[in-house]
Amino acid sequence: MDERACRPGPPGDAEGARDHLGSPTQFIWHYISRWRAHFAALAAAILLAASCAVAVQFEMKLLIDAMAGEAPHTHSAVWAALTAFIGLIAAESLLWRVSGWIGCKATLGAGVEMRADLFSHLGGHPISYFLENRAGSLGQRITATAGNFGALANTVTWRIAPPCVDFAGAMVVFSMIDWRMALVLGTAVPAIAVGLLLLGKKGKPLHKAYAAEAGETAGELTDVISNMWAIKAFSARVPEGERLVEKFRKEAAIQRRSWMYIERIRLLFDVVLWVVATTILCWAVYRWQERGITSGDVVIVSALTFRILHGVRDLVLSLVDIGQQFGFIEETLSLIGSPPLLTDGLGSCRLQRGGGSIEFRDVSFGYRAAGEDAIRNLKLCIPSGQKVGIVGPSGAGKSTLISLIQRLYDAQEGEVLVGGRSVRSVTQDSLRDALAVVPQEVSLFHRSVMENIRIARPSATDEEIFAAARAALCDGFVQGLPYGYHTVVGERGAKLSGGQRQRIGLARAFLKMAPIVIFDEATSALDSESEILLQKAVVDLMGGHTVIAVAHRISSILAFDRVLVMQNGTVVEDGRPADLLQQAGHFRRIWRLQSGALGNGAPAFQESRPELHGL
Ligand SMILES: Nc1ncnc2c1ncn2[C@@H]1O[C@H](COP(=O)(O)OP(=O)(O)OP(=O)(O)O)[C@@H](O)[C@H]1O
Repeated sequence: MDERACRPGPPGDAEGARDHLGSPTQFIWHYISRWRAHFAALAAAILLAASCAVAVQFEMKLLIDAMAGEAPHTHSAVWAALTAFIGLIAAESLLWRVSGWIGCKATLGAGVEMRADLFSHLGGHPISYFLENRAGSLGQRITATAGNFGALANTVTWRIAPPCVDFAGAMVVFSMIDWRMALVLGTAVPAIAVGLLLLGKKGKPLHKAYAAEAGETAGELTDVISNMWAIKAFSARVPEGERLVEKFRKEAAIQRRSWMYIERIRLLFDVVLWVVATTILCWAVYRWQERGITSGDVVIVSALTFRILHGVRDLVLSLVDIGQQFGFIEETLSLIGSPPLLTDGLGSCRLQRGGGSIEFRDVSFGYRAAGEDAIRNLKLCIPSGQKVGIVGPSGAGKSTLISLIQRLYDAQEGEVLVGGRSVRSVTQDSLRDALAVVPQEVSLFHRSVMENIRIARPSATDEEIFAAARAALCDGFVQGLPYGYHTVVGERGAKLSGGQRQRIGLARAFLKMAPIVIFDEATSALDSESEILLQKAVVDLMGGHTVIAVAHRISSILAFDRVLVMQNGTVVEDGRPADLLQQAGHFRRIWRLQSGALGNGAPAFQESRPELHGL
């Protein structure tokens, strides 16, 4: 494989592209500034609407004063106040609706971008990351982050900004009526807000405990549902049900504590509200009796006092919510937004499709820093176009070797080369474009057979897909499905048998026709006849391609050019199948065990494969 074009890593991997994933503030600000015109218009509409709401109260006062004849030119004053009152109500409603439309557009639009960015970043994590983190939980987090952003934007715009405007407006109105009242309200409201915030903060451990328990219970429920097969097979419905009920009860007890704490704060607040409101109202009525203020003043003082005190409670509860939403986004960013461990280095090159040689230069690799190496000091050279079978006992390192070729992990020592280039020096996408891998457990989407095969080459025509399916012996069973190639295969391909899933995996490899094709026990679930037919198809259709097949059944690799026997992370036998059968080694022993020809050895191999007599 010849390489010409070198370029920096993809945008998702570049350090700059994940700057905004560093903290919740940067993250939120990033999307607000991308939608800055919308959020600025939203803020303006909300502030205007909230100002109109205060002005409506003021017009009410003017109207009452005019009707009570306490203003000059009563009739014209009444109509003027009424007109302004009605006009302001209409303007307020209109502005709230406008803010709703803008808010909807901005939060949903930002939510789409946010999920797309998080998914793109998630895709940059190595496979080990997905082994450690459950797919359901990662997906739920991405969706919930967009939901939390929307909730946060809504909280600020609809539950925090309006009470602040109300408070500022009320202070102006109160100052115009009686500065002493303004002073009392101006002191009482912030004091109540701070008191509520402190009490809210004190309850945080209770809410955290509930959130943790709720997450644990949800995880437990998902685990039980996904193991429904085992529950039915072992008649464990009753004990599992009881176990879950126990979990639900524990969660409810913890939730009760958190909920009751909030109820106690609410009760305390209601008492304070009652005391403050009663004081201000009595004071206002007393001042009216003294003819110090008008009837309209009494109305506006009562209306604004209640409005402000209710607003301050909403504001404080919203601040508690915001804390939780921030916390959630922070947790998601620390999980999903962490820098990927395997990245394309700056200056990495695109591996051009071409030949398919593979080389391991003194490679050692262990999954854990302090543990046994899964691959030990491996030296291996596979020329382009060679068909190589890999056998060996369980845990010998066969799948690890395949993972290193795909650069799913980086070797701690030595170098892996594909097409003559170190896998670290080429982009991961271009490397994997040069490989077609069929694993033992083929991962299928909850989509149609057609779409599942097409994933290998999205530009493929229907005819090319049918041809690949025929080569992989899929066509027969697919025609028997209710909607043929348009049948949806179920979650992870649950509606298909293990062998059928493997055939779809093989069809993908035939469709992709990459220079290097890797089968990792890809035919283990097939019957022997299909396995031999597929082996023939691989040899016939993939003539010039490098093929590596990890196999437990030796019969599936007898037609290959070369066999590697692995043990304890290294190659202990290497040669043509026929040659290895002549030696008294592992390969011959495994073959004899599998063929049942304990007394005959090699002859049994040749009899079962007449076309190989010339070997
Ligand atoms: N993700 C992982 N994390 C930690 N250790 C692992 C991981 N995958 C494999 N191993 C360990 O690495 C060693 C080699 O495993 P590998 O899967 O390569 O063997 P294998 O030859 O493919 O086995 P099998 O034939 O059973 O699939 C084993 O000891 C295994 O326990």
